[in-house]
Amino acid sequence: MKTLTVEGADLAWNGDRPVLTGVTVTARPGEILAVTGTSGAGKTTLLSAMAGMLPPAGGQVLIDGAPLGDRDHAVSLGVVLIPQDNGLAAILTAAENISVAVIATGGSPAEARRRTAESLEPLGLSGQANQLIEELSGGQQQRTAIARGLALRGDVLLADEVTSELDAANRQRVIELLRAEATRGAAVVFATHDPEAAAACDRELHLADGEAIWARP
Ligand SMILES: Nc1ncnc2c1ncn2[C@@H]1O[C@H](COP(=O)(O)OP(=O)(O)OP(=O)(O)O)[C@@H](O)[C@H]1O
Repeated sequence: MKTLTVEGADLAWNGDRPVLTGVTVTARPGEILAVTGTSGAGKTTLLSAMAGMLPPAGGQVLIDGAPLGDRDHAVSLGVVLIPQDNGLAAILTAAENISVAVIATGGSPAEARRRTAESLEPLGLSGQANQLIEELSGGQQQRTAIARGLALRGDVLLADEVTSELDAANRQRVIELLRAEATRGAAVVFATHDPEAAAACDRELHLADGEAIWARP
């Protein structure tokens, strides 16, 4: 399992003014790190850097002490991102979205079928496996994206606002599943603006005014 470290990172999009400056944080195996902050505080920006999608303008992002490259490099190291906008292919079924991702990361078709069923079931989506994404509700789509993230069994799991469209019972279920990922040994990072969800995490990094401050180290 792997440790992800952000060291003194300045994060900016397209050469604009930095969204965040001097961010230092480590995501450790076996733990859930909450990243909190109001809308626009930079949660997605920080997770994008952790996912290899946004090279830091200053400082660095490291996996087990070695610099993280682009998104392909991050994927090859087992850095899984569940994006805020779900990132699912609308014209594929829920099961196809997951299977394709498992196969793309080296799983066999049989393994993909097994992991797809295993990840949809705890999210209450077994009955939706063969429905097109565009036919699912927003919450069902969000749960499908989570199922896909879980099916990939990452060493680092980055979950960006993955409970925003869920009811209380599903929110609780998702937090339990993120906890199970940490127990499996993954380093889990959970961006959320929900204080209750953050309270269920091991540590909390709060983003405000362009800086990251420990709310709970
Ligand atoms: N892919 C992107 N390309 C360009 N700018 C971006 C991108 N993602 C975020 N930003 C910018 O970065 C700033 C911080 O936004 P970010 O999405 O990181 O905040 P957030 O805390 O995740 O907010 P929310 O809770 O609303 O999702 C905003 O000014 C936003 O416009």
